Amino acid sequence: MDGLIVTDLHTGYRKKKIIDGLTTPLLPRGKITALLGPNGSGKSTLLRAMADLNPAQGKLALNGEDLMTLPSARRAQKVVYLPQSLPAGVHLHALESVIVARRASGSPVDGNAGEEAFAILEKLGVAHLAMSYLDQLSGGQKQLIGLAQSLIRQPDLLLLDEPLSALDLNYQFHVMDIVARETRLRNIVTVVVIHDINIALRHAEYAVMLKEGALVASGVPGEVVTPANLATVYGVKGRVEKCSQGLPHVVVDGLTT
Ligand SMILES: Nc1ncnc2c1ncn2[C@@H]1O[C@H](COP(=O)(O)OP(=O)(O)OP(=O)(O)O)[C@@H](O)[C@H]1O
Repeated sequence: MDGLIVTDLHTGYRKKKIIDGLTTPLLPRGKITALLGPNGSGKSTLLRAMADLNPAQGKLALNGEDLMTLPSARRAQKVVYLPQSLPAGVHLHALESVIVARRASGSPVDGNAGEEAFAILEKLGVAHLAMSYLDQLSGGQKQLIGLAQSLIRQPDLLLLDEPLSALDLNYQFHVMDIVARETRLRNIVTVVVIHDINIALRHAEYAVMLKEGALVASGVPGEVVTPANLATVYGVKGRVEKCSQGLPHVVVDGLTT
């Protein structure tokens, strides 16, 4: 099957089970899946489990192959997880950090690694930051370099944890466009944690909504983001309207209680 299917996944922390038997339908290849849910609902925990960063049991079938049975090094070549923020204290230029990420991916570099890394920075509109040190960049700039590091590793499963949280309106749009295009061109599975429901409605082609570690809804975003689910999962009264371009758009009128 082309895509990712999660079956009976259990994960959490030492004394706390966060996800207890999660099963999803097929998360399609070539499309962005938005992972939605309120604070603390287990989105990062789920992505970290998929990336082998949290202990987990269950099955993660990526294009028919169970990631859970792969040796860690092989799994790390296939799955890339971009956390909410890059680790602090890394004293590298942005360009060097992308070259290092490319080498770490294990796949052979065609031609010049530096040129390839620079091309990704150009694509993301941050080539001017190539010689800047990571620890001297703004939050949003770091997020963009993190995205460049993730894309250059050429994963089969790309997991992005709130990649837009520090970006301005223009970059949010730009980044989602690039991620959608790369996902389509590379025919990979991309799961993106997005808090802004309207960005999910606009840019994602599939959505999964969690509440307290359990699946509430999955499908095309327009069918997942409904007034009923907004009330049950987020506790808000929301209307789904059409914007000037005919795309669905949520307007929140208040809280349910
Ligand atoms: N390292 C940890 N140790 C113990 N519990 C943790 C740890 N990290 C997260 N948790 C708990 O796991 C639950 C799910 O957290 P998680 O970060 O996965 O949620 P989330 O949906 O990504 O939230 P947010 O939208 O706020 O980022 C929360 O109750 C949180 O307190």
